[in-house]
Amino acid sequence: MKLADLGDVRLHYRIDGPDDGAPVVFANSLGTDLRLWDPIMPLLPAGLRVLRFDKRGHGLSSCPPSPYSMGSLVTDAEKLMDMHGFKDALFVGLSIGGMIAQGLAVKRLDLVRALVLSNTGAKIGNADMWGERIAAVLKGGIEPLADAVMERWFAPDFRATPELELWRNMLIRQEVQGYAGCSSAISGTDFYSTTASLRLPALGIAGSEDGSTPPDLVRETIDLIPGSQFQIIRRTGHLPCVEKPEEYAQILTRFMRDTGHI
Ligand SMILES: O=C(O)CC1=CCC(=O)O1
Repeated sequence: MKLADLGDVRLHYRIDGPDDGAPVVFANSLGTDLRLWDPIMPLLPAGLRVLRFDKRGHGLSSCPPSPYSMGSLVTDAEKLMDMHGFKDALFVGLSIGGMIAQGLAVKRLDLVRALVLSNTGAKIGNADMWGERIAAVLKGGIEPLADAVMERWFAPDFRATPELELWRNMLIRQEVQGYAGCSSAISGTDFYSTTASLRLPALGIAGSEDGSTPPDLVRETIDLIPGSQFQIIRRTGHLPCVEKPEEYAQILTRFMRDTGHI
């Protein structure tokens, strides 16, 4: 377990693979930590150098008081990559992680050679919706929201498995300030015009039953980048890397090969 001191925050992170491996960075979603990617890790090609991290206020990272800006989340990823010599990386971001990916590619194209925008959007939801969610969490904690979140995260097949409890536990054990802080960052983000300026290989991944970032939103976002690709994973919700890890890893591997990353 490693902790990076970035000044105003300390981030828990993990690097797997050889120092000279093709660099890949994963950024996870609201209410999850870096274990989000555990199901696909053994299914990825051997020899990659993989960086994963808990964004501020999540997992084992420190938790500054809410609210956070999207700029601070992008800067955290930027500092962590610089600190560990990650450049020309494939950056895979899911949900708020996909927003961080878009912001980082615009700011530091030297760090990002290709993007995977998974279950995300240039803008997610609206200020009223996020305002209500933040107020509810600050008043009553995350637990009362958990069943509704599970319905957005997972398709019915997965919700019927005992594994659901693990992911529900992950959600409700996040810090309230971290969850509210990241929600504020999402609420204040509209990347439509900046993402449309990006020119790099890009792939959008959507879950057919995603109740948070439906396939149309992911497609609209990835279509902003000329030449991008788009894939829907059937019978999955917001976290297809958990529900269908084999399919998810296959799509990533094909994209890495198509773009010459491996
Ligand atoms: O909680 C949700 O609805 C899922 C979600 C939205 C943004 C994000 O990162 O996760």
